[in-house]
Amino acid sequence: MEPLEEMRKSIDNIDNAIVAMFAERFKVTNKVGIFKAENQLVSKDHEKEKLQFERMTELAEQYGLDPEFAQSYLEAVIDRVVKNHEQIARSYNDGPAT
Ligand SMILES: O=C(O)C(=O)C[C@]1(C(=O)O)C=C[C@@H](O)C=C1
Repeated sequence: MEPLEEMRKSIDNIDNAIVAMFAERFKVTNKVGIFKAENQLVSKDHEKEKLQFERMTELAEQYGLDPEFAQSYLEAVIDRVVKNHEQIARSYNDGPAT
């Protein structure tokens, strides 16, 4: 295989792993969303997020990744998670009475 093709194959494999891990993360956060809806907890937890951002900065430094990039990644993911939680909470509250 040509060097460029080989490197692109590696990139594709890494992207596959990233997407698979994203899907796993969202499976877990959706369970958290259901738990929060069932227990009338707010979607956003500022304290937890503060810890997440601190941890992400340390991890990024450890792996030689730009911490600003790592933070913006986490911000985008958490934004989406919170939207999903709000959606879950809405459908939970609007659900059929049992
Ligand atoms: O840990 C939680 O309570 C979550 O809902 C998960 C999560 C996250 O995706 O990391 C999302 C929203 C919260 O504000 C904090 C963290």
